[in-house]
Amino acid sequence: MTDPKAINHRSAHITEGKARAPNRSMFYGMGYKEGDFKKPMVGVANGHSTITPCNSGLQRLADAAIEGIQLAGGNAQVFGTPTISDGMAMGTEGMKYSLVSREVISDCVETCVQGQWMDGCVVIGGCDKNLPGGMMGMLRANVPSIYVYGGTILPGCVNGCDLNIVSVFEAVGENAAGKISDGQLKEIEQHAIPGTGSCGGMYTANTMSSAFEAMGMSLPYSSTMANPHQEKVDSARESARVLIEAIQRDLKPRDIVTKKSIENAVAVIMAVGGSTNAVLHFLAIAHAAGVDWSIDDFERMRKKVPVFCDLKPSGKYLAVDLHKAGGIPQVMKMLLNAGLLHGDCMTITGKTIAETLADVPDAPRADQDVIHPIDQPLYKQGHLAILKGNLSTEGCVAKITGLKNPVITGPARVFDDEQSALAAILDHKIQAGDVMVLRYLGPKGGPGMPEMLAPTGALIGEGLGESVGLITDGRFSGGTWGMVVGHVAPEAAVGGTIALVQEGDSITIDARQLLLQLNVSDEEIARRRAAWKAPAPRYTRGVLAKFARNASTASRGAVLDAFD
Ligand SMILES: CC(C)(O)[C@@H](O)C(=O)O
Ligand SMILES: [Mg+2]
Repeated sequence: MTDPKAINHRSAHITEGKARAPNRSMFYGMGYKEGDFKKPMVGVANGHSTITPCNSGLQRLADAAIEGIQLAGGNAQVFGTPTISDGMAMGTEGMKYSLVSREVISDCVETCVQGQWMDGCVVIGGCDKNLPGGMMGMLRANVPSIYVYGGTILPGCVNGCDLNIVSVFEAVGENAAGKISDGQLKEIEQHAIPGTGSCGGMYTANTMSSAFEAMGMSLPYSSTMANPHQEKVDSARESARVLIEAIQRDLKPRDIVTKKSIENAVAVIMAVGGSTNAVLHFLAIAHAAGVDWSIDDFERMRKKVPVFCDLKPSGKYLAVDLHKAGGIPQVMKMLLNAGLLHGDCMTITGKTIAETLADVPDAPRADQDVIHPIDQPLYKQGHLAILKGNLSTEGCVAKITGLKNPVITGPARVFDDEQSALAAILDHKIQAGDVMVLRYLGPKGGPGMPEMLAPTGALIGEGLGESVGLITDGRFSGGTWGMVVGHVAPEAAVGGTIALVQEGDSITIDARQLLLQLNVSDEEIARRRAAWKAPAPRYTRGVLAKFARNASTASRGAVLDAFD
């Protein structure tokens, strides 16, 4: 029998006793010595890949984590997790694999940690889905674990202006509108990405890393460090040391990820003006944690938490600027003082949130304007509003930063795929006042809820971001802003009202009244519903078909294991 209190009590299942001689011999083949079987086996879920700049700088962090595990008396066991580059797949059929990759990554982490009886795990990731995927895997396995974010990219530069990937998406629209030349577009394309790291604004990866730090699952300050900087490597090594202590304490992810710590994470997401994807991912994370959390909880949090960090996409600054201004601990300290954060939540270091923030100044430094005083916010309430109405009875997500008046009523311009919608924008067929409807792009319909950054970026570039509404049952990039409403549920593929919209119908988006409405009579909607036929699935084999068959509705996180 294994000793449940021992630091290696899980790995002992495969390393202790005479009957495990064959299992041990496999370890000897990898260089293990007799005493090593008393040490904890610590997984390193390594997201390194040369697919994307978000992940091509992770090996240094994995090496540091391995070193940290060994220095602290553990055995490191490295395994790989895959990634899709949202920035590269964007606008193409490939983007339908992006949300799928969240599930694949979560399955990798759960499978390796559980199948190999690991005693703990360091999960290292860069691009968007690496973060929720890794967290969901950690929560399902519920073995002491820490998240090490790969870190943000540094800004690119043309003529003294900071650039990032979203600058290039917007430049496509500026070029189509004749505002910049082909030569200028080329120059932006060639200088926006100066090296390794995840997309640099408060986009999805940086939003999720900030939320994980707030939730207590990553080290303080680590979520806004830049990938190329040495402090990121040092923090990966330190994360490994902290994890070994967590294993000694048997401090598990579900001891840390609770309803209260998810509230802390969502408070920070609102404060920094984070990505709409956070709504989908936190529904999925709560599901993996067994925490009771619904789409309405985001609206509850939004009403009380202001946006007080001036960050892109609609604001001025990048994640590196937030780091210099005091990082997530500064934001958290201000939320704590305002009674908007639970100080008693536990973190992976074994300290509570209040203990962690004890030495952080109460007010942000005066020589910066990235973090505003909380009583002089950019927006008095959060920016991720949950709208409901006859077009979305389950709820959908509107991002309302950067808009003077997030209200529009206009004629529907209907597209059953993303590419023809982008072509219509670039061909100047969309006018101010229109409400674009991009549908059959939901969890089942897309399948996989691709992100609509190409059309929304083009609208911004053409100067139509505030005057054209765009609703979709797909998702948005963290780089998207404008009159946009995503995750419309029920989705078109299951006969949601969005499937019944006809070209020219009047649609109202009213983020003040929290309303998404098709201005067509109930009788007419009922008549159209009776005549509606589900389209044939776009995929009948392979991973997209599996995803389409099993994914829950977006209002429950588009997870694959919602069996209740
Ligand atoms: C390409 C981006 C900006 O990373 C996007 O995928 C996001 O969601 O933030
Ligand atoms: Mg993304």
